[in-house]
Amino acid sequence: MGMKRGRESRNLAKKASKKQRVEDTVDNAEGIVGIDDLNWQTVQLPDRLGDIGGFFGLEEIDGVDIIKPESSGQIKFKVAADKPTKSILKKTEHADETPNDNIEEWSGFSDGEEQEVEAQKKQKTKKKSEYAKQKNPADEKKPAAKKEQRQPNAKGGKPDEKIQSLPFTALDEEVEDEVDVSAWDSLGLSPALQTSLSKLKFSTPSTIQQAVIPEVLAGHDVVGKASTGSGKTLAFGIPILEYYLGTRGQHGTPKEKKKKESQPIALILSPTRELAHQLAKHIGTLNSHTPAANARIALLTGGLAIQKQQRLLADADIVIGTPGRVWEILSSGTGLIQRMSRVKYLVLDEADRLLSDGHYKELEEILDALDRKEDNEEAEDSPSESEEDEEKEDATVARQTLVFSATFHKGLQQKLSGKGKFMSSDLMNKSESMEYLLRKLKFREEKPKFIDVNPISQMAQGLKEGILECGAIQKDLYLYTLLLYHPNHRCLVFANSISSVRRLSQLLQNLGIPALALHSSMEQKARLRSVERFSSPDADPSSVLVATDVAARGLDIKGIDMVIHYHVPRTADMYVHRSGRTARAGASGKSVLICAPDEVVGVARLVGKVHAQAEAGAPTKRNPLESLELDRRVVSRVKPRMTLAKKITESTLAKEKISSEDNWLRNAAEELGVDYDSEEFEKQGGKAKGRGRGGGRLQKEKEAGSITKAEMAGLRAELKQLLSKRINIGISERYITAGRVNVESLLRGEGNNKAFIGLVDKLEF
Ligand SMILES: Nc1ncnc2c1ncn2[C@@H]1O[C@H](COP(=O)(O)OP(=O)(O)OP(=O)(O)O)[C@@H](O)[C@H]1O
Repeated sequence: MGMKRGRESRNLAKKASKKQRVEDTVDNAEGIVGIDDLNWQTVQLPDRLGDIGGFFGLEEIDGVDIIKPESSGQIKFKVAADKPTKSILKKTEHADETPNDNIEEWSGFSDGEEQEVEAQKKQKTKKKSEYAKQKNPADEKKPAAKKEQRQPNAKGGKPDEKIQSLPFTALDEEVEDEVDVSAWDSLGLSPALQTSLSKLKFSTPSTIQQAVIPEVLAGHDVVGKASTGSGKTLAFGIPILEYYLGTRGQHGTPKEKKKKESQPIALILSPTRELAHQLAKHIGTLNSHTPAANARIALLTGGLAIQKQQRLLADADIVIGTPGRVWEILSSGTGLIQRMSRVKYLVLDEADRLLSDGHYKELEEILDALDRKEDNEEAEDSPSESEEDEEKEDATVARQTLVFSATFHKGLQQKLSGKGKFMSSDLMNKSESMEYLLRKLKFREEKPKFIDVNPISQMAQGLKEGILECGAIQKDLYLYTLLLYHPNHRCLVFANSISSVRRLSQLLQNLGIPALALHSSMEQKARLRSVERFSSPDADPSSVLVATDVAARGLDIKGIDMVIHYHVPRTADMYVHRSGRTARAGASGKSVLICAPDEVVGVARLVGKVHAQAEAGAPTKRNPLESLELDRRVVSRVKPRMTLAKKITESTLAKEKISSEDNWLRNAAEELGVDYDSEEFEKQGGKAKGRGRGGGRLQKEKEAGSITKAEMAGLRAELKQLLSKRINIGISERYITAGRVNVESLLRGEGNNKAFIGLVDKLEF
């Protein structure tokens, strides 16, 4: 039998006299015990119940029978016959001596088991890192082996021109060599972190890192704005690890370590799951290359098991997550909000996205909860001496808020001022964005440092921008042709809807292009798999990822050569972020907008805004887009493949849709206990039959879905044949010397692309 009691009763019971205890012990000999001898377990209550007045909490005990002896009138308990007494009774000398208690039998709470395994693992890792340190004590003192290994371009120029593209994916390989990191000297980093940077071959800080790191280390709140791919992650990641080393690494005093180990030092919020995963990977890599650092990172994102994340959070040093899941875990946990409110760093990555639609509500809940706890703590009664000491220590832990993005757009301003309807894609200037961020975020300082390292343009320096005009219904054809013009280019294609992503990825696959899809209604594991496969060093060099804007922000994938906007982005900032997936960390890259005639004016305006030189007084609008021309003959020769591939794709998608609708109706009918016959249902008008709104589309879908298996096989065979032939350009079927054919190169079997025979005018872009 089990029982629950209010926590207050235990406190009263604690005041019971010694005499009473003796009585209990006497009764105990007969197996009967008092309330205080039981090993009550605290019932964990969610934080949201914390505010209920006068309620101290609940405790429970399992495996006892309740007895009410007549003499004393007090409730007594008897351990149930089949239960081990050791875990039910409080630990006393007597109990410890009981030979028959089977501890193992009762200690089997699965969570406890896992925690223990975790603890053992940690112990092992700790030993390992201590061992590593013993083996190489020089690591501690020397910043890094200063080998003469300066990278090319490492001299002169602005810092960003010096940084080489070293995406973290490269770091999966074991790093042997170290590089000269003296360029970091002025930032005042610890030798351990310098060693890590050296191992990672980050010889020079980027502009944003150079500007932000000293300010954060000096204890300031920072709003950092820098172009995409400029290294913002480490601009906050390095100071966080530096703080970790100073307080919890081997440099922290034992008192500091003990006190602080129970609470995380940083909460980093990101708008998308993929970005959160990437942040954890990047900071984790820096951590694992830093001698004496063993920071525990908890990743809290939707789509993955919540229980595991809750457990990780219990002893995390750095918490990284999306606002929805972070709030879900914090609000349903016990004491988590209070622990989290003591974080040293609150980081908002891609802050303008976090502060706008979709995430805003949960972010606000998190910010309010963290601040509410702080307020409560401030309002507590006058502190005792030791509390005063602790407060002094806590003052040094006062939270720093760090806010980063490549853009701050005016839609955010409208949103925060409560006029959310007006959708502006203008980008905010420095004073506007500061004003609104200041209003919303509870910065510690009256004026956080606003560091804008790219006041003129948010676009990366190595980025080329182009526009490809075509009819609205020709976009598929132009997309495919553009890809054919760029063999061995890793491309990221953006579309504005999930259905377009599904359709385009299948269409390209049918055309023999290794295309993957990424959108928010995919299962989380499939999402991660797509990113992983696309970014793998072993991936086909012509891989294409077709994605919604879920991939627009922050994703750092090595070697994306070209970003294609199949649909025009909805806002100027989205154009910046999408395009920023290429030309990262000093590399070069291309961004191409595929544009229908009626979109051109809007696009010119959008791009003009992005390039407006806001700092130079009156914005000077220029159109930096290069107009691209594809050889029309190539386009027309590609057309038959496209027509076939479209037919196959539409038919496959229609079949999928019909079968899932049918399944749905069948299940619904089964639940209602009625028979379902799809033909009968249609006859009775259950589905639109080609008249009225959407009827035409449905009719088309129905036709597409009605292609038989044999017809489909025929279409596929025909397409396969077309794909196996090269596209014949500039060569008259009869006169091989016609057109712009370089006969010599033809004889050598060369075209400028394995898809074409003959020379296609190169896109000088
Ligand atoms: N100091 C450095 N030297 C060389 N490479 C660096 C340095 N710092 C960061 N990088 C590389 O730059 C790439 C981009 O960094 P990061 O993802 O932090 O950019 P970001 O500014 O956050 O971009 P976005 O705005 O798109 O999120 C990373 O792959 C990283 O390897």
